Amino acid sequence: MRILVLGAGGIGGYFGGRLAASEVDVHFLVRPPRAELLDREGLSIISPIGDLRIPVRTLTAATSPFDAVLLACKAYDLDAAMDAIAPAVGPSTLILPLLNGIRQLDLLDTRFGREHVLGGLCHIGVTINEAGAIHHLNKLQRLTLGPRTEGQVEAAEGLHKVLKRGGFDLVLSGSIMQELWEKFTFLTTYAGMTTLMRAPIGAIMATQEGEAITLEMLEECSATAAANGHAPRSEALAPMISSLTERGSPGTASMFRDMTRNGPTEHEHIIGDMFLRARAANVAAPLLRVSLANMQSYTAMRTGLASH
Ligand SMILES: NC(=O)C1=CN([C@@H]2O[C@H](COP(=O)(O)OP(=O)(O)OC[C@H]3O[C@@H](n4cnc5c(N)ncnc54)[C@H](OP(=O)(O)O)[C@@H]3O)[C@@H](O)[C@H]2O)C=CC1
Ligand SMILES: CC(C)(CO)C(=O)C(=O)O
Repeated sequence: MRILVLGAGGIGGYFGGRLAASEVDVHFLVRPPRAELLDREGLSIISPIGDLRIPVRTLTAATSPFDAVLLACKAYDLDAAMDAIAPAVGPSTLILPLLNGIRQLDLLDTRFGREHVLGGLCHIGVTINEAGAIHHLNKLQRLTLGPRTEGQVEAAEGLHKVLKRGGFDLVLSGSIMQELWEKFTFLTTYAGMTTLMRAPIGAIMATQEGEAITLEMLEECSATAAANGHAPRSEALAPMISSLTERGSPGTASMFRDMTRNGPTEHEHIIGDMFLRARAANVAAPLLRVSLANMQSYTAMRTGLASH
């Protein structure tokens, strides 16, 4: 099976690198500066599970279909990424998006057809360092994939079999939409609160109303998920609550870290999309509304749209 990985950043670099090291037939579709670095120095992963430095095959343009495409860009790059993978998507190509959120599925379905698009998500902490190496921050390395239609079941099993060779924790889920909604619910609250308060969870919990506000935002997201047929299961909700209200926790969402670097953020794809879905379902979402305005004003300042 020939696999194309779009993006060799945190997610694409980590999972693609583990696959390449296991001799799965992987090519990385990357932009020219990243291609030059990878071609010159190989792909490096620094991980508590084991470091890796291997030569990898890169492409700066796809010219023919692959059996599967792992999509690992940030949401704000999704349009350009869809253009880039288009030549790699043939009649039987599977696309496995690994982005956070939900909206990527609608956009990919519209562009390529629902039959091509599996559901996928990752539980991992990875970042790319100054030197271009993938830094794996803890031992978690779970990738979950699953079919979204009956017709995809067999193909998803086939892809699962090949990805298994990568050696990371791989889950083939029979309820991928539920899993995606649960992560979306958690992440929206996590990102929404840490960006709004400009603080990690522990500092938010040290305030008078921090816990109550966090739980109210989680409730807005959970109610939106429920209105979309995916209320978080109790076994998923309990760990969300403990992590979002943990005393002394230094935890922040990657959106907060992107913001502190004055970088672009995925807020429209996460907070904005949750807010739109809340509105569409008539779910009251005053905290999501404020949180979205917070991120939009940050963006206006950073891109020079705000008048000073
Ligand atoms: N990092 C993490 O721990 C986790 C991330 N996620 C989610 O996974 C997704 C990816 O995040 P992450 O890997 O951290 O992001 P990164 O920014 O580390 O990597 C994204 C990569 O995509 C590349 N890219 C973007 N557009 C294109 C294009 N048109 N052609 C080729 N390459 C392209 C970028 O390349 P270039 O270098 O050229 O800019 C970049 O290296 C996000 O939705 C994120 O929320 C989910 C769970 C955990
Ligand atoms: C939920 C979490 C922390 C998992 O890595 C994440 O995806 C993010 O912060 O963007």
